[in-house]
Amino acid sequence: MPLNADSAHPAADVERVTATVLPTVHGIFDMIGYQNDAGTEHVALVYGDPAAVGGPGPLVRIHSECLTGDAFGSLRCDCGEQLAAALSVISAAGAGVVVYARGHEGRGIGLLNKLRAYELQDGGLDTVDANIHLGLPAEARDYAQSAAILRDLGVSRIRLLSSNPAKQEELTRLGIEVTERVRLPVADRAENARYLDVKRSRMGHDHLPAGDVWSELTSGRVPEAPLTASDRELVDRYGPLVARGSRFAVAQLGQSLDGFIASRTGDAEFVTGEEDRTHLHRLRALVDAVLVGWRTVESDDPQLTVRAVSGQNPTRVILDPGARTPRASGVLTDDSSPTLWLIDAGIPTPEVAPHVTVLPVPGLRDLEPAGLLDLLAERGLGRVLVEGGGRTVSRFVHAGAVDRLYLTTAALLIGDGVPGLRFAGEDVLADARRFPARQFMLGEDVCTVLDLSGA
Ligand SMILES: Nc1nc2c(ncn2[C@@H]2O[C@H](COP(=O)(O)OP(=O)(O)OP(=O)(O)O)[C@@H](O)[C@H]2O)c(=O)[nH]1
Ligand SMILES: [Zn+2]
Repeated sequence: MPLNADSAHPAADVERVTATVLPTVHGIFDMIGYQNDAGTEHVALVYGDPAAVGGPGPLVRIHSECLTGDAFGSLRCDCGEQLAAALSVISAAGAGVVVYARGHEGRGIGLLNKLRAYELQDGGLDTVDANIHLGLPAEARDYAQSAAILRDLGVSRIRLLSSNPAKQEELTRLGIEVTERVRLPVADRAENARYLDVKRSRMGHDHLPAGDVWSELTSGRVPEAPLTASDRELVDRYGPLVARGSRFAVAQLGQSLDGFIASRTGDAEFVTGEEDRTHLHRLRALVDAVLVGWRTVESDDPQLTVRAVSGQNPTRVILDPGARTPRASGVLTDDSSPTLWLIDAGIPTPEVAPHVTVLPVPGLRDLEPAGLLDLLAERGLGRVLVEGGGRTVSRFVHAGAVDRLYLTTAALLIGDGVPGLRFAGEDVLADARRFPARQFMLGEDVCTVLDLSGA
């Protein structure tokens, strides 16, 4: 008997035949088998209890059968990777459905016709024209049976995993409420770039990079429902910073467990590990300016650019009342990002390369951190990362001028050396300030985030 017919949405002729369990590398799914009158067999892979998911509904993928992509790992299309990604994000979300739609092979023209179409594409036609050349429609898929399967599963409001707006429209027409269409995190490859381009230019598919959470964050937006665990981690770590808008100051420091950022001789390679470096580059990519004291430039000659992740280089701000920054240092010679060199007014202005702006500031030596941040904000540098060294970071933190401190500690004891965070303390511990804190692992290191504005 047809499933769940109602007057508005006549049921497709599809019937639940069997139910079992399918353990997969992505998790354990219930696997439910359906059949239509013509004998087409479909399956639904169900994770958790999707019918119980409220709000915008569970994640659902209607996956069109693609033998070449799904079974053989073909790179001519992105089906196999999308299928794997869908199963993985659904199990990570705790509930959802993949309907594996048989009869959709080759966008509904069948396997061998798809291979014929491939042959024509080998000769230069694109995926749309190849179908047409064969006398077949470019798109011949019918979603009625998929919609009926969803209704059978008690799922009528969904977040659809797809980059195809036509799929969303069809499902909507068939009575499934699509609250959101979520693009799967699958990257283009050289082998399928042309196919994906044609899907976008001729078949209305969305443009990639799809759901790139990091580029959303660097564009100042906080994605609402990140799909993968790593995307969720990014939003969790950096979302609160981005949400602060155009004016904030953060500080970061990587130090040994006993509080040093370098050995007695100044050797700082490396206190914290690779993942802390990536994290530091992410912070740089999220601010307008990265501020360091001149001593850090003298001892480490840092580039202060964004290299470990994608993103724009911030302006490098050197705090240097006495204009003592070595003239051969990277910040003064390498023009990959602008440098703002703050020196005390009244000392002679040094000659500089075109990417460097010298800004003489009256009384710079005694200027409070808050005043310095105002001065930067006036120049369009409202989001500031105070990056080093220990003295500069300590001064900004102690003055209460930074909103957040990212303090990464490595399981390393240096014993004696260049101190990290140090400031005039309190006599009584009860007077020391406690701040809301969170921690996350960066490889072997622990990053503690102190919300200094939230005390
Ligand atoms: N006729 C034809 N079908 C293709 C070709 N490449 C992939 N397919 C089929 O296209 C179907 C997948 O459709 P796509 O357009 O890639 O993606 P979609 O399902 O519309 O959209 P997403 O939900 O974003 O994956 C599968 O059934 C594939 O077998 C091709 O060159 N020619
Ligand atoms: Zn495919």
